[in-house]
Amino acid sequence: MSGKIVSIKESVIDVKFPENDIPFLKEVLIIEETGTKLEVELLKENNVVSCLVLGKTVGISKGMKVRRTGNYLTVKVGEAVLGRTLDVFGNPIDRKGSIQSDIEYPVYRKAPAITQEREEREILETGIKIVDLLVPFVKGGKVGLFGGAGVGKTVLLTEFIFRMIKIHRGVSIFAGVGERIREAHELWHELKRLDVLSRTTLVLGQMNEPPGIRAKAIFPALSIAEYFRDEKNTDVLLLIDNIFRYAQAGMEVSTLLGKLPARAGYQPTLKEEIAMVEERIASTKTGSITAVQAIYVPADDITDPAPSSTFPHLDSIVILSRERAAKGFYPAIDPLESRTKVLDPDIVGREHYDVANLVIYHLQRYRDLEDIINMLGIEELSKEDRLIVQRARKLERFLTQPFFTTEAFTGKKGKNVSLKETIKGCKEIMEGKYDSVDEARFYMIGSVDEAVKP
Ligand SMILES: Nc1ncnc2c1ncn2[C@@H]1O[C@H](COP(=O)(O)OP(=O)(O)OP(=O)(O)O)[C@@H](O)[C@H]1O
Repeated sequence: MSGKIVSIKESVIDVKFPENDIPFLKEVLIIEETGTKLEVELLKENNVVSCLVLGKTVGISKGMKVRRTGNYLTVKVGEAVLGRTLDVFGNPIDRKGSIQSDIEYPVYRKAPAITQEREEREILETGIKIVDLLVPFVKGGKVGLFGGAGVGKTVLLTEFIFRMIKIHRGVSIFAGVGERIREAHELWHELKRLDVLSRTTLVLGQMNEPPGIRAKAIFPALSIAEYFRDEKNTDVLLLIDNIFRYAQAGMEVSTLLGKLPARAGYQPTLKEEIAMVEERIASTKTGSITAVQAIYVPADDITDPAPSSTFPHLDSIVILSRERAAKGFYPAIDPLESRTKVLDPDIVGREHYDVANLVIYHLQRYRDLEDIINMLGIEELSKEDRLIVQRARKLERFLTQPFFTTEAFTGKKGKNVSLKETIKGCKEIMEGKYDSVDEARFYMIGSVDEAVKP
């Protein structure tokens, strides 16, 4: 038995099926005459389903026969996908031949059962001082990365990929939603240069694909990540660039499907669509998927439904600041605007918690006093405030760091600093151990000892 196409509207096709043979949501269907694949997006009345065309619409016409497959889209998983670049359907686009793997996963899968999830929250050190101290990663955690153009988002994502592989011997899976081809190329070359491409998979929904299609890059990437977590007990870093474009694509599909929009024109199902992704990012007793999701905030409006539906899922919100970037303070993470639930004494321990808070106190106090300093000069401050400002300026510089990714253009070797060293360094700066050392010595170093090295 098969269905028949009853209407075609842009990339949405309605198909009528016999009453006892209605496809399920997200099932893949095939148009007999053209071989074109469709995906069921909406079950309507009168045994009609609305589908998204997973390919070109040319040559499709009303009355054509449509067959069910009984399956979701699938993707090949396994070691063979490492080092490869795939499109949203899991097809290789790197001209390195077909993927040699017999294991295939559906792209839509259930989140791990609560009983399988790991309860304790284990810190995943990045070796990046400002991250580990102020917005630490936890295995299975979700980090949202906010930042406008040119503040170092790509550099930071690349550095995370590198560190996950070199420090944790993990794998990194990159899902690009609406990547420009040039950007994807640059990332690929950079990963190759850094010698981490062989432990990375790139799944790219490119700009030249319709939005509904390019947003699907996230799902095969998730399935590939789940394979490494569940079958290889690996720690996986999943990078999503960018979750806003995923939300936006859902809106366009929803409009095409004729659904009534909800707040700010977004699809009524936005929350569920975001949850469908976020809930699959978890750590289990054997492996973990930790996610870094770049988020674009339209018109800097943080209350926009797309970012605000993502917030509740995130453990940390990392905000890149233009001001820090302008001063050359990289990574340009804003220590006062960024937020995290992870900085909790039960998770990070008392010492880390206390030192981090004291660092924030110093930086906040410095910011509060900045106007006065600019108008009246630092001499007008009380002795205590002057010390706080001087130490805050050292902390600010100490929290910069040379990256491995940027070696080529900064001429500085990348530095890896353990969390223990970071805490020690900050503590000593705040205790006054380096009060007589010039602040410039703390800029772009690794551990604090470098500031006093002859
Ligand atoms: N960690 C860093 N160390 C030194 N320089 C950096 C660092 N991060 C970024 N930069 C500088 O900032 C520039 C822009 O960085 P990047 O390409 O990552 O920004 P972006 O936010 O991804 O920009 P876009 O949105 O345009 O892609 C880099 O070319 C480099 O000059």
